[in-house]
Amino acid sequence: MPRPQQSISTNKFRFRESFSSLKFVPRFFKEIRKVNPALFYANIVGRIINAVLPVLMLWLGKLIIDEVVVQIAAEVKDMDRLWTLVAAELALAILSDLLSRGISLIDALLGDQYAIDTSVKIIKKTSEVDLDELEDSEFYDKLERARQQTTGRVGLMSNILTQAEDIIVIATLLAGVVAFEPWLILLLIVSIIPTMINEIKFSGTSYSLARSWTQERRELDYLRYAGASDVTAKEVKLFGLSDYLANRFKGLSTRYYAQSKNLAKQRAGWGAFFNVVGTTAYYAAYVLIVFRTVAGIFSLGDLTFLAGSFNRLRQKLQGFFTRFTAITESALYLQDYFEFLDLKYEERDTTGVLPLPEIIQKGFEFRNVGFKYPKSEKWVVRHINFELSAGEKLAFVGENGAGKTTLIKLLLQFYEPTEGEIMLDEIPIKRYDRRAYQQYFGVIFQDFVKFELTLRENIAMGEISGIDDQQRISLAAEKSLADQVVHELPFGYDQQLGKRFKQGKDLSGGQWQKIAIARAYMKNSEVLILDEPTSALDARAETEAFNRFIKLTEGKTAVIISHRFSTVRIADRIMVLKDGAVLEIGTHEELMANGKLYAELFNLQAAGYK
Ligand SMILES: Nc1ncnc2c1ncn2[C@@H]1O[C@H](COP(=O)(O)OP(=O)(O)OP(=O)(O)O)[C@@H](O)[C@H]1O
Repeated sequence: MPRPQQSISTNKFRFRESFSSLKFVPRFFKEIRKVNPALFYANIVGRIINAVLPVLMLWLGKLIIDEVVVQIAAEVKDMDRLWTLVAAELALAILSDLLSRGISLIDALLGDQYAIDTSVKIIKKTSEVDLDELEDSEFYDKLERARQQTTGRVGLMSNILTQAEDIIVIATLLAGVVAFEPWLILLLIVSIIPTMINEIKFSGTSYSLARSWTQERRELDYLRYAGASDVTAKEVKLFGLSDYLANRFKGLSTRYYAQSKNLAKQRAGWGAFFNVVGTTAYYAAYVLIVFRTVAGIFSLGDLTFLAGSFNRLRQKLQGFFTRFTAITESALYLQDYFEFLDLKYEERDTTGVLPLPEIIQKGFEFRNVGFKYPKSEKWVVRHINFELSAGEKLAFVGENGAGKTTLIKLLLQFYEPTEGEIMLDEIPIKRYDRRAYQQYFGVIFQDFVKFELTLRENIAMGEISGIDDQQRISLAAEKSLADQVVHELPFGYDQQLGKRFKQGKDLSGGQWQKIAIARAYMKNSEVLILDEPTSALDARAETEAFNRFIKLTEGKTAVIISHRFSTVRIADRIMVLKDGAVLEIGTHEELMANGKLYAELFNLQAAGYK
């Protein structure tokens, strides 16, 4: 489906905006310094020393040539001074080389450490974000922009430091040139203005193009993943989707390519033109120096010093402006990164926050709860009234999309009800500290995560502080029947799971589920919620898992969502949802006697098993 495209010009970031992004640079450097102060200061000192070397070397070059001219004319040659000068220049050349390499090394090390630091910060920030934000595509765009430039930020650091270094180089070279021939400065300005104009003209354009394509680039990443990943491979092959996905990828990326090609062409074209102007100005300066040398105003050494300095200056200034654009563009990404870190989420009013009851006395109650997902007008559930008493096992049943998982998300305070109230022991749940409240629950979602880590880690994820407590992990595995899986694996609990890594072993759907259930047992929580936890288990394993579950959670409150009525009937009560409303609620016997949807579906499934 074609979608409206933002053109570069409609979303153009002007020079001023690029410039203002530099306000994040001090914070950026503060962060880098914090990562490794020793390397940071070593880098700066190295660069300062390196910055004064070019002018010293050019000056030595001038002295050498002047000395050569003197020695050519002298009848008795005294080469001592000449050799000393040559040795000094050699020493400086070696020092410069060593310093440059040392600085590159430090840049790389510091950059790597900073990249680690930023990735950790992004992971932590993401964990602070509420679920409704995580399910929002705008948030993903911000996350994407913050994440994508990790390596770019490393380049930015060395670019800014090189820029500072070059300012010193330029200042020292300028001082040298001015001392000899102030007119050269005028020519220098003429030679450099074109580059400046060119850079200002294109400043921010690459960034604005990339920014306006954030969504599409996310789509490209997704298509690349869908077309070439072990997870999708079976269906892609079987349904012959590879060409379709490849073409969709190609179509989208070709449009991006076309826009960035235009930009690159314009940039290159103007760049070439302005460069010719600059080179001509340089040769004008050269002619001036040659004239003055022939007229005897400058020595031969002066000629080489001035021509060399002028050329260096031009190169450095050109580099300065080009790098300036690169810096402002990368700084725009920096802005994205810091804006992401500074994202503020609606802090809840914590005044009057109540301590959680250690033991649930009465239980939970949904009072006329209704809910619409953010940015949606549709009531997903409405007029929901029911109680989940302490120690009760309540099952939710209902057709796909009836709202079962949504009720769980509301109970867990991932979202707030749009209307109505959920109570715990007669007090609205939002009056408790949300993070502490959520710790009450052990939940296994329908789409639980298959962490491609070791089996031990997969279980311990339920209560990560217990990762070294083998007894606790084994017990959880035993309760969930995951111990059977452990025994089949060559490395037992240390088995790497998933296919992504070396010696990793993928498991069957049911085996993964047993491990996920162990995760719920790992946490000794007050309330257990299993959202279709046994759909991939075979019939025997399912019955066993459920019977165990009921026994092991005796006295605990639990919610079970399942489409299998043979297991649902074990629950104390069953709540049937239809189109976001409670259709009926009661024990298996009561609902069977009711003769409504539950009885109908139960009989339907029972007939299927006959
Ligand atoms: N994040 C979301 N944003 C918007 N709508 C959503 C979101 N999640 C679910 N929905 C919608 O809410 C409705 C109820 O979904 P829910 O997942 O609660 O159903 P369910 O009863 O658990 O279904 P199933 O048995 O298929 O798991 C569906 O119509 C679904 O499209």
